[in-house]
Amino acid sequence: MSYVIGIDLGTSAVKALLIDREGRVRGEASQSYPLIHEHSGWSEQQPEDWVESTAAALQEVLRSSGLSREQVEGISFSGQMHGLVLLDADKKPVRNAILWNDTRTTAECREIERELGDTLLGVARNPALEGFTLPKILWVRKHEPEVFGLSASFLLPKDYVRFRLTGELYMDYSDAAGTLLFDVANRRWSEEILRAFDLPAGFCPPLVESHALVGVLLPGMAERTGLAAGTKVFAGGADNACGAIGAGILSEGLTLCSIGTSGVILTYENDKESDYAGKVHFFNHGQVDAYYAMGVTLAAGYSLSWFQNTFAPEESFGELLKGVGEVKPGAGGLLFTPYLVGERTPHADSQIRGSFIGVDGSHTRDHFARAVMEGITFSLAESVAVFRSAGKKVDRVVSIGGGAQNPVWLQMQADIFNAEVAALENEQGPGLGAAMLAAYGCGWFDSLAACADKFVKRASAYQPQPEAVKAYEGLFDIYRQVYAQTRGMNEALAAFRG
Ligand SMILES: Nc1ncnc2c1ncn2[C@@H]1O[C@H](COP(=O)(O)OP(=O)(O)O)[C@@H](O)[C@H]1O
Ligand SMILES: O=C(CO)[C@@H](O)[C@H](O)COP(=O)(O)O
Repeated sequence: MSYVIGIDLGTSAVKALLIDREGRVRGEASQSYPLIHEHSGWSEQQPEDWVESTAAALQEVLRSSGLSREQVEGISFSGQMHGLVLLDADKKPVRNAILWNDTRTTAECREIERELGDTLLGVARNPALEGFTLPKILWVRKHEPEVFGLSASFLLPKDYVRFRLTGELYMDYSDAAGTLLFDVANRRWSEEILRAFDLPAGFCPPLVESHALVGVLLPGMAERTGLAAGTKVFAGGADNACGAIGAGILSEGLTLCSIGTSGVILTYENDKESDYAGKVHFFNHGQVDAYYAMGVTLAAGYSLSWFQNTFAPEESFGELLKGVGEVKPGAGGLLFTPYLVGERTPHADSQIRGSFIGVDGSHTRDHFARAVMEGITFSLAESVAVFRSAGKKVDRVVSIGGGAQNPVWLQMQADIFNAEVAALENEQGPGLGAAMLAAYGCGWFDSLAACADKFVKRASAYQPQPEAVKAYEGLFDIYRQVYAQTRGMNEALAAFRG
């Protein structure tokens, strides 16, 4: 029997998932790495940490499965999007990677808007947002000219790990779409955008499909990972594209809700001309010639992790959340906005910060925990509202990510989105999508859809409960007012941040 491994290079950890030909999980391993926040709004990681942790996770997943290295036929990747890894002429990183949740680049975003005008939405199909890659490139060029002077090319996080495993530089279309240097509809680097910012064509790596075979495991890395030299390596995709694949979002009609560090609401798009006027992201899918539109909450799971780390560091999520089901929708009049690191959809704003509103002497920690979960879900519901007002039907949602592990949260999603919400039988998030790309790349299936038929197993669904739906409709109206009413105060408070 042969196997594949999906490697999900997340923000908090890398997870390796060993899958058999039936789509059954034969092993899992996870290794975490630190985030570096040198200043408020900055977020970096060391590329070497990713490589070391990936090697350790691969060692562990293989060892714990008891399989022999030769049984692993291929591996592929899912990666946190947008992070900038600048490489010198010897392909060594010139500085730490600057991540998707780093918001230092507001000035560069305005510069991109001025320089590109309509080309931005016309070609890159997305607005200039702090998290995307091009603003980061411009920031380094402006603020660290000596470092930029050493830079010969760039990669995204999972592409760097893959490069270290194979020695080959590549990027797939789904991840290139999040750089703002990419012509999304025509699937090529945009000469026009590169020219506008005086970047040479050689700065960008060659592009491939997500299921493309891009190399084999180098002997030195085979030793470090425990896998066989020559194991096939497939390109992989952006974590949200892989999340969509792993949840079976491979045709129109299904919506994905993912609550990881960030949160996303994503819908599949056949039509490359679909136009949301930049209100949501529009990216290439990991499936050939397909697209997806997506709204993003920057601090989704991160808000709950922050709450746990700050107020219950000794407790697991299970312990922290065990009382939230006893609290009624609305958390006793306590409202939370999850703007801990700014926001993306529908308010692209790096200065806004979160609030608890309506704190009452009767509130307990369970009210606060429930309010955090509700606030995160309201923020995602704003993306659902964007899709619905553009005419998309959102009535069946597949929910993935760490947040999908809690049944109270799944019911809350059904009630707040007013849609049926299903989790997956074995919640594996984007790692399963990465493994599916390897399985398809290895030729186990004729299409990703055929692979999904076998690998993706939906669990029973949560239906919206009319009473809760009604309560949440009223609360959502109040939630939507908080952004405008706290914006000015947060701008004034920015001067006091570290
Ligand atoms: N048992 C749980 N119940 C509710 N939320 C959880 C649970 N476990 C994890 N989470 C949430 O999921 C988030 C991590 O999700 P994950 O998909 O692993 O993130 P990433 O891929 O970004 O590293 C945490 O920040 C937390 O908010
Ligand atoms: O910036 C985005 C999408 O545009 C994020 O979704 C990142 O891709 C990181 O995701 P997680 O670590 O939360 O999975």
